Amino acid sequence: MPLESGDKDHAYQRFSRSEWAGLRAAVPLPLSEMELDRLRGINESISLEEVKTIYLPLSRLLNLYVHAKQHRGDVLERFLGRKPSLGPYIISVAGSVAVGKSTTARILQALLQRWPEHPQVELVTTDGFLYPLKDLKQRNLLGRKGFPESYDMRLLLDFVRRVKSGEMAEAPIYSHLSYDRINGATQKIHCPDILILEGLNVLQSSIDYPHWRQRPFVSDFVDFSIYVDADEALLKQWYVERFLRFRDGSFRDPNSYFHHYAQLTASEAEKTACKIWDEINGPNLRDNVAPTRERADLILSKGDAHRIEQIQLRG
Ligand SMILES: Nc1ncnc2c1ncn2[C@@H]1O[C@H](COP(=O)(O)OP(=O)(O)O)[C@@H](O)[C@H]1O
Ligand SMILES: CC(C)(COP(=O)(O)O)[C@@H](O)C(=O)NCCC(=O)O
Repeated sequence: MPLESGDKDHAYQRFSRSEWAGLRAAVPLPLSEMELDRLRGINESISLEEVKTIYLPLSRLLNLYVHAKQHRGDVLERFLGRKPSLGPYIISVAGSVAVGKSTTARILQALLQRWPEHPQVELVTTDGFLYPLKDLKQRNLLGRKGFPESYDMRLLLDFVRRVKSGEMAEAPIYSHLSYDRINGATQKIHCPDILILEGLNVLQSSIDYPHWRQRPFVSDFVDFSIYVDADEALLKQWYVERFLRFRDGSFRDPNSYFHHYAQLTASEAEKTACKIWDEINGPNLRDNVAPTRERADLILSKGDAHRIEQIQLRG
């Protein structure tokens, strides 16, 4: 039997990796070769064993939640004599920089769109809602990138509100190459079945802003929230490793904002990455991101090599 943890308000059922893997038998759809190829394309270091053991049962759980929500919505609308709402089921994926939010979100997108009840699954990352680079510079926020104040929260909230009410909505697109929002480029979202919203601060709520008690937050529009967790030592290691890979890859592009880092030796690059972690991403994790963890409906805790060791499910 899974263990229970937390107080009454935060009660989670805790599953070890092997207990969770035992739920795999309940997943009726095996992965086809084409789907396996697509998953390999997301990230070549993802282990397919991890996909089958952890993410397939998770997609089954989410499928059941979406189904229940759609059905409950239908009942209520029928009872009230209204047309069923057009808005999608919204899943948020939160966690530190480099924990693997975007990889997790992309795996879930690929797995969830296999279900006939919700074939259209869109994925939006909140980095597009960071203020443009020139505004961040003007507001002296360059060293606070990823902190709540570096996002245009009003724009993000308006986006989520429109999506939830079934309207067409546009998300700005961020480029890690130029380290900036791409001028004029947007991702158009029109009534998907599911929207996955991935970002550092998607679990922030009015608790964090007592003076804004009356204002809605992105988290108010989310149906199911996931927090991807790992010890900070691992997070820093994954951040540094990714930075070193970028030094050998995208930083070499003359258009890269970090092109000057391509000239660094490996040990200089490692020092630079550690400094960015220690000055920006580490403090943001401790001050703003980690404190939101226990608000999530599901916490995925990773160990070495991104292996999920424990799953905590609310309820
Ligand atoms: N499940 C996984 N298996 C192996 N490597 C992973 C996995 N998830 C993420 N990574 C690696 O960890 C780093 C951070 O992942 P990413 O998804 O970019 O994180 P985030 O979006 O949280 O910043 C990347 O180098 C990525 O390749
Ligand atoms: C773009 C990010 C703020 C993440 O944004 P998110 O998609 O979580 O909204 C982050 O990856 C980032 O660039 N942080 C700034 C410090 C750094 O260069 O790592």
